Amino acid sequence: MAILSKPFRPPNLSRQNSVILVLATILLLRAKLASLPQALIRKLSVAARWTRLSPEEVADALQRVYLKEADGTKTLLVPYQDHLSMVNIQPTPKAKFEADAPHFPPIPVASKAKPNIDIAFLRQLRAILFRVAFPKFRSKETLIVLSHSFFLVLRTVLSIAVAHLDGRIVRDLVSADGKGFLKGLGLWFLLAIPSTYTNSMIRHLQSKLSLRLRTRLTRYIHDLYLSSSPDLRYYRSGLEGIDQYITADVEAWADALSVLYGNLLKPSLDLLLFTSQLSRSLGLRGTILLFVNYYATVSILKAVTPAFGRLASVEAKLEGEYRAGMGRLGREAEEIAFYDGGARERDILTRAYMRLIKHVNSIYKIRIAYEWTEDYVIKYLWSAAGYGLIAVPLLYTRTKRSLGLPTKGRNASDEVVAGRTETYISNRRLLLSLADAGGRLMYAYKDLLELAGLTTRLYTLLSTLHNLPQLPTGTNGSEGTVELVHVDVTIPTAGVTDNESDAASDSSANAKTTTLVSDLSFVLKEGEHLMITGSNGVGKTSVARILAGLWAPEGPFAHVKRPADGSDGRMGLFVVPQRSYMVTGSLLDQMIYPHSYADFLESGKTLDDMMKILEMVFLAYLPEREGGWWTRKEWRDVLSGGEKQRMAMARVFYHRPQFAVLDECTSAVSSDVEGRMYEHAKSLGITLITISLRPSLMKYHTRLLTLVGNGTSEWTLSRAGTAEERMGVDKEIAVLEGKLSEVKEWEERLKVLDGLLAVQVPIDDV
Ligand SMILES: Nc1ncnc2c1ncn2[C@@H]1O[C@H](COP(=O)(O)OP(=O)(O)OP(=O)(O)O)[C@@H](O)[C@H]1O
Repeated sequence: MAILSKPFRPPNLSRQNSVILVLATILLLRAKLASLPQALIRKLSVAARWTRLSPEEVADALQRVYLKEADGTKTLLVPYQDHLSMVNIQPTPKAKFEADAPHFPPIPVASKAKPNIDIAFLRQLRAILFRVAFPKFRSKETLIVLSHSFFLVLRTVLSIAVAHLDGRIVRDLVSADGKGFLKGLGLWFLLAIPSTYTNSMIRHLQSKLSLRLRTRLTRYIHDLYLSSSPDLRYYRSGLEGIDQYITADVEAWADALSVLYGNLLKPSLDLLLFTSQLSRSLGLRGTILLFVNYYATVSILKAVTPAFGRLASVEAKLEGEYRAGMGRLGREAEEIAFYDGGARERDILTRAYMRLIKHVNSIYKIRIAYEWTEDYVIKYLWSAAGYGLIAVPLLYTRTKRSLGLPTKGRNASDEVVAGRTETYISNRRLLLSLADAGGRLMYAYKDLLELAGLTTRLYTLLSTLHNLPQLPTGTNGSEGTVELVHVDVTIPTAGVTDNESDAASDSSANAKTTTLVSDLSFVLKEGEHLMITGSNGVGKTSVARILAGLWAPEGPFAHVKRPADGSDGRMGLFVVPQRSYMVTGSLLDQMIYPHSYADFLESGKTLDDMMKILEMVFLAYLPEREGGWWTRKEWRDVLSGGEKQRMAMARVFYHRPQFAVLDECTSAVSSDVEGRMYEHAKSLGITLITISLRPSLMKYHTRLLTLVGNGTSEWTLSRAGTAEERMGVDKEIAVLEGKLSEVKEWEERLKVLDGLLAVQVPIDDV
């Protein structure tokens, strides 16, 4: 064996020295850069769109949120300490989503529950990777992967150098070569510098890659999910626990993928390079043994590996259910407190938590058997194989020697022993690294299964969002007209549900559709105020859903025309829903929703105008009470029910749309204030479509749509009377109200009379 017959020289150590030299130079340069004068760094920072700001400017940026750029994109202003980071946001174009949709076909129901490493998984991974995570080859992500790969390769090269150096140091020690020993030790310390630096760079780049992947996915999903009308995917997706998919699952997927890349690439490289290094000293027999060892390990572990993919996917789902329960509790805390429902909620949450914990526990139990086998195979089987393999060259040489190889006395024998020790130490270290690489590859297999589970979840999210049936856009009518012709108002069947509810979704697909109102037709021109009435649950809000484009109009000849936005920028249709919604932000943000501060500035309105609007809804006291326009609070809790409804009317006055659908949005407002708000809306030229059960609101409308209900889907449309007729009714109501107000006086008088009659007159007086 050549390696034993001549003393070992670490191969290419001079080349390694130059690598070390280059790395040391980079490190020194890095340190030098860090000590550059502050002024220069600041200049560089400014060039990188970072600006140092005063606290007032930071507060202003917080309010402003983003700047509109000339090319139509937005630059988000992200205050960070006393700086402002400006992030240019390029929204994903609609065409990109259209091009991506065919790459995300729905998952066949049968394969949903069993994520595995198979063709389906590879297809899903390919779609996510190359359509979303790495859409272009020339991207920052690619650069990170390349640098990551460079450091991974470097780490393996350095490991081999360390193994050889280890052998050389021990050889010099055994052969009492003090000079060689010290030189080896010096090299050892030098080699430690790039080795440790490489390790931290691998970790750093791995985290960076994970973060970049997460950001890419998150931004793509945000653009897809929060799509404007007519897509409204956030409203229509029907995916249970979608917050878990978008937050925790995306993060877990990005982490799993970046870790896996390192865990697959490095050990694979290690296996390749270490095996090639070892085979040089092990010969053909040893190399064959090495491969037999690999094969045995893979076969044993494959046989005992549980379905980690499915387990990870179910765990994410249960985690999502528990989180969603906690979120609901936080949102509805006051209602629950009024009912004193803490104990009931605790039971519900504990149940969700116990389901999660039971599942996680079962995973731990399943893991015991797997990890036991894994440890046994990797630590003990590999070590035993290692000893066997190391023995090959040693025993082979001894045989050679006994066959009459030349020996040159004591010195030659020492040299042979030193050389053998060196081989032993180098090979042992390489074998240990090999065992470690093998172990990590096996772990990577487990990680790969878990990645398969997360990939299925992520793919489910993306394919659900991409495959939502298109809603008919509802052609834009001319300005100032709402048209609804031959429309059946039907409750849409359930959207896509997750794995466990497949059966439910299947049955719901076959379920009979419920028609709330059939063949509804009306045309409204500007100034024709419509009131929609009918008993609870009859479908009043559903008509508004169709008008706003949330539900599809059904029926063979159905068509809907919504008013186009005015040439003066006036919105066509604005809906105020039954439940008040308060956005996160300042008091001003509540009034201008869904406008942003930038839109407000663009609208040319001033805070004085806003104050006048607040006066119209009788909330003029709010800015002072709450500490100004810029106060940021949890407005959902701060404002009373009636105040929230008045705020919603303030939004109507701010936007001044052509048509406003008011869905019982003044039910908690006193009648006199409600009346004045209605009058004001009409004076602003807003045509009202009111959904209400209050007959007192009739007088503000000219047409009345009554949904009959009672199991029928009938409706009637009538005129709400002429102005004179309404005036007559109003007069009659006023007379009756006047008479009713006298009832109390009459009752008092009656009591007095009763008292007089009850007085006993003495007989003597008669
Ligand atoms: N997303 C939905 N899924 C299933 N059923 C729904 C959905 N939305 C509404 N419905 C059902 O449709 C029916 C009509 O609902 P809608 O909200 O239009 O009633 P409404 O007439 O406005 O009632 P109310 O006066 O109580 O507000 C109700 O029975 C309701 O349960």
